[in-house]
Amino acid sequence: MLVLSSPSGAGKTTLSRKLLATDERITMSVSVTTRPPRPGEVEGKDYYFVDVPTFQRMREEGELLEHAVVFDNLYGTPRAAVEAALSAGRDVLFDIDWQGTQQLGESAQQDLVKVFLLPPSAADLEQRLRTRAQDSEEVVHQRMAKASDEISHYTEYDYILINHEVEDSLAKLTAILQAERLKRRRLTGLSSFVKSLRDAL
Ligand SMILES: Nc1nc2c(ncn2[C@@H]2O[C@H](COP(=O)(O)OP(=O)(O)O)[C@@H](O)[C@H]2O)c(=O)[nH]1
Ligand SMILES: Nc1ncnc2c1ncn2[C@@H]1O[C@H](COP(=O)(O)OP(=O)(O)O)[C@@H](O)[C@H]1O
Repeated sequence: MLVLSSPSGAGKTTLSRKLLATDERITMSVSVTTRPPRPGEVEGKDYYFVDVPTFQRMREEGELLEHAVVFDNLYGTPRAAVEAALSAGRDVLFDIDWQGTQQLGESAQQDLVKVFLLPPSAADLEQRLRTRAQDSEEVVHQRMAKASDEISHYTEYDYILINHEVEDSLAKLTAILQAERLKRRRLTGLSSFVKSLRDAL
């Protein structure tokens, strides 16, 4: 499970899309949210957009792996899709905040790789929020005001990427993923491979 968190506008969505396009072994976890869709966002691809009662029912019935309130909206990770992907041997990418990351860590610390994305500067963050041009002025203000709080959680993450150039960040994120996949404890079938290798020597 690879988690990508950042203050809003630092580039998580952009980087996630690029990683998904270049790496066949990873699946995106599509969250449910009560936030209204932005122009161009696709139901079932960017989010599952639901109303508050539906979200509450999902939470009460244990259908969410984690959930949190972010910017006054509810967000959560549907459990079934993640479990199915992991059982099929796939890696799963999460674009979730620090609250959700902490909750995933409570149940699966060993299986979690946590990456935090920082903007190069406050001015860059504000410009990115504005050039996305999908949020009202009030929403941009609200997200800038929350950015410092979000950033304060960077110490809870394994890796930090300062997102200057998207392609450079993608190369670094890919390197993190490759290295984490090569961790000895993650290599399924390794002991039998080594045994057969040694038997042949
Ligand atoms: N805990 C949690 N956070 C989520 C989930 N989905 C999205 N988020 C976070 O909610 C915040 C707001 O997301 P969004 O409204 O799409 O705006 P964005 O920050 O521009 O991507 C971001 O920090 C996301 O990482 C989720 O399922 N669980
Ligand atoms: N490395 C980057 N350099 C310049 N602009 C970027 C970079 N990464 C993302 N952006 C732009 O910044 C805006 C916010 O990016 P987005 O991926 O939506 O952020 P997040 O998902 O973290 O809120 C978008 O307009 C995106 O095109």
